[in-house]
Order: sequence, then C-alpha cells, then structure tokens
Amino acid sequence: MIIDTQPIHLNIEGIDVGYPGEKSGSWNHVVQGLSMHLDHGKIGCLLGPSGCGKSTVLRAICGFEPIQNGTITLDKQIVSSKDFSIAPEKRRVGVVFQDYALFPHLTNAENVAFGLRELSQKEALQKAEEWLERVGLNNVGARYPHELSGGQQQRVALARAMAPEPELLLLDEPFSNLDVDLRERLAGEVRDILKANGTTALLVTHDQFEAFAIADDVGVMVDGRLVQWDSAYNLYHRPATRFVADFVGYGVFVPGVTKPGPSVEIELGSLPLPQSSYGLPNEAVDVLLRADDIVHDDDSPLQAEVITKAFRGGDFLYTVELDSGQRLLTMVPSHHNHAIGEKIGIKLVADHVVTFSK
Ligand SMILES: Nc1ncnc2c1ncn2[C@@H]1O[C@H](COP(=O)(O)OP(=O)(O)OP(=O)(O)O)[C@@H](O)[C@H]1O
Repeated sequence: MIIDTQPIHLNIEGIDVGYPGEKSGSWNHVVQGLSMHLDHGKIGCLLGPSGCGKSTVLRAICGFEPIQNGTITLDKQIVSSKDFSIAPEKRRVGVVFQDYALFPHLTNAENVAFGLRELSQKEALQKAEEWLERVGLNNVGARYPHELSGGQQQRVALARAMAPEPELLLLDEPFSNLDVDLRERLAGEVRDILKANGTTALLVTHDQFEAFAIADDVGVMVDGRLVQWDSAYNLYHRPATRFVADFVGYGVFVPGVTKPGPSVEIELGSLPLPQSSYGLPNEAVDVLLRADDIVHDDDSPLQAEVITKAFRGGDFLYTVELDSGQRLLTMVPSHHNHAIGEKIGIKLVADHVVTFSK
C-alpha cells in the first residue's frame, strides 16, 4: 500500500486568466503564468496590491472564471484547463467574501444551514448550531445577522462556508471591513479554527499583517504574476525581488560595494554577505536595511536626526537621517519618546543581509 504523506491538494500550473478583450475571442490577461500548490491542511495566502489579480485567481479556482492556459487540479482531479471546466457547484469549494454575503431574511442558524441541503431541516439546523459554537458564537442561532457585530457576522459567514466541509476554503479579503485590532485577532482565531478542522484554505488580501497572522505560506503577486511563494519569515528576511522587499515590512535601500570575504561595505560599516548573495567584488549594490536592523542605543557614538515618527502602540517607527543625508528606519520601544529634530544614538545590528544589483 502506498501512503501519500504529503498529498498536494490544490495545484495550479501556469495559469493565464483574463477577461474578454474588445476583439472577439481575445483576452486581456490579468493573471499570467501563475503556478503554486497547497498541501492538505495548509493555509496559503495571495498578498498583493489592489488590482494585481488576486480575486481573479480565487474566481478561477471556484470555477467562476475560465482559464486560457494551464491547469487547476483539486485533489488530483483537473477542474479547470483551457478547454475544460467543472461547474462551480461540483468543486466542493467554500468561499467567504469580504462583505459576508449573509441572507438578511434568514436567522444565523438558517444561514449556516443553507448549504446543508442533503440533511433534513432539523439535522441541518442542529449541525448549524454546532458550527456556530465551533466559531465561538453561542446562542446567536435564532437571531438575525443585523443583530450581530461585523466580526460576529464574519464568523457566521465562516461557519456557513465550513459547514458543508468543503475540500478547499477560499477567503476573499474576509476581514477588510473590520477595524484593525479585530482584523488581526479574528485572523488568528480563524487560523485556529481551520487548523483544528484540518481545512485547506487560500486567502487573498492586500494586508501583510493579516497574511502573516493566518497563513503558513504567502505568495506575493504583482501585475498578475506571482513573484515569491514562501514563508512569512523568508519574505521578510530573504525577499526575492525589490518589489517584495518594499511591499513586505519596513525598510530602506542603502548603497554598498561588495568585497571578497564576502562582505558588503556600506556607510555604517562592513556586513558579512552570505556566499549565495555574492557575485563579483567591487560591485555596486543596494543593501536592504529593515527597521529592526537599526537599533536605538543612547550610548552609541553614531548619531542620526529624527525626521518623522509614527506611534505604533508598543513602538515608534522613526525615520532618522545620518549627516550624509542617508535616511534609515528604526523601530524603537515607545518609552523612548524623542522629538523631531533631536539627534539619537543608533547602531547597525543586521542579521540577514539582502542585496540587489543596481
Ligand atoms: N469582470 C471583469 N471584467 C474586466 N476586467 C476585470 C473584471 N474583474 C476584474 N477585472 C480587472 O482585472 C484586474 C485584477 O482584478 P482583481 O479583482 O483580480 O484584483 P485584486 O488584486 O483582487 O484587487 P483588489 O485587492 O482591489 O480586490 C483589475 O485590473 C480589474 O480591473
């Protein structure tokens, strides 16, 4: 007997997805050559700016949009290819939308029971109550969606999508209507619920903190292409492109020159370079310095002027300027409250050095 320990659940190979162009039969491709896969029980996320094609990928996985090239395979069965598409209702894919899309005239329990048509009404409502409890909502089944807060309504939507136990759950910006605090908390809770049920899920969002709070792996999309599919840690510390470095986390690029060793020399000193990032000696490169690579230290002889500051609760994100005019970002615990124009001590504590050719 062959036991498949790491079965790939969702496999997308080189898909092009577009909308009909002006000329008959032509397509404006908004997703191009996109490939990714998700193993059973994993949570993935497509992260990217507005309009990059994230929702179009989800719509193609659901079967709402045809694909013009490539294949989408769900549990080893091709569900979409250039000439073939399985109907959305036959794909066993659940979807949670940004606007909850709950039926206002149905109670919360009836909303959850809606997709359980193979059960008797009594059984469906009983299962709906179980799911409402599982998403942390007790005693709301008999009430209507408008009687709940936005976060609670989003949980009802989640219970409704999960109750039929779909093969794959797709979440399209599910938290974007919620305020920032609730967004991150609910994202963490949804992760726990998905993991407890072993549900494979793919989320799309433009909010990196939401992506990091929920996903095992995150893919960064730009202009219809997937530029890096990786763990949140690697996206932050080992970004594959300048776009990813810029889009994920806070940081600046400073000029540097590579040296044998290998190392890279920047205005603040010399940093060891991993062999894999080293090309030629004396090459002019840009070095990514994250806000956590620059540490505030009152005793440091290296001084920089505070240009801007943003309060983020536990920390301030300071933009500081060296005498040379080079600006840096530094994340500083918020009890170090310095005024704009003040000089503060900083030091460089870079761990993962990332360089990009000029
Ligand atoms: N039905 C449609 N017909 C034509 N073009 C469309 C259609 N839906 C989306 N598009 C275009 O496809 C591109 C990608 O849209 P999509 O909604 O997939 O992006 P997104 O990354 O999900 O954006 P957002 O984060 O703003 O929702 C956009 O340029 C959009 O204008």
